[in-house]
Amino acid sequence: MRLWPEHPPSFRNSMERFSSETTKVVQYLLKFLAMDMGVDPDSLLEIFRGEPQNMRANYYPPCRQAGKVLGLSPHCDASGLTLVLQVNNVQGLQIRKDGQWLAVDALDGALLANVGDVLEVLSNGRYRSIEHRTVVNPEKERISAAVFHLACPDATIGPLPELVKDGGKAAYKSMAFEDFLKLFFSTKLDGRATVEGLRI
Ligand SMILES: O=C(O)CCC(=O)C(=O)O
Ligand SMILES: [Fe+2]
Repeated sequence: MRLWPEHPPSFRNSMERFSSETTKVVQYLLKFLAMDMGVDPDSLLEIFRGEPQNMRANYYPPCRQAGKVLGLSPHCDASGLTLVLQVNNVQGLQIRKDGQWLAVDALDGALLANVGDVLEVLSNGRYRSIEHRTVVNPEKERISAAVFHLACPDATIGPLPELVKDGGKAAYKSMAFEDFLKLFFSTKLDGRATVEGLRI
């Protein structure tokens, strides 16, 4: 938290509170996802326990040539789960489904949960990392806050052992999370490139 500005004075506290509350939401979601996959929730939660949580506040100024630019290039998040708050209810996030870009509504006060590359690999492809981008608005500014739940620095990212026992086949390579991050950042923002590169 020391990295966040001290002004306005309530800012750090609000961010700290937002961060700790969203951590709880992510832990619940991970637990439910583990139950859905039929794996021990602790084995999934363990991969994220004590991880450094990253947060990004995005400011998209209005742009009169909105049709000619993007706010954020198409990408997948490196996280397990990302929670996004569309702070001022201006639409701008789009997800790619069956090759089409679909707008995601900005619902007042709603958190959006996006599956990231780490969860796709851990779930052996049951949950797919969502490719997304943002567009800008010709008249209105847009603000969003994203919290990324990455894995612990010393975790190994690969299909969960419980999903590939009894003859199940791993559909993704396993690698140290640190190496995964290096790979992720070396491919820049390029759609599903990182996670596709991990497929066996
Ligand atoms: O601004 C948004 O709605 C999404 C932001 C995002 O995808 C990101 O920060 O990775
Ligand atoms: Fe993103």
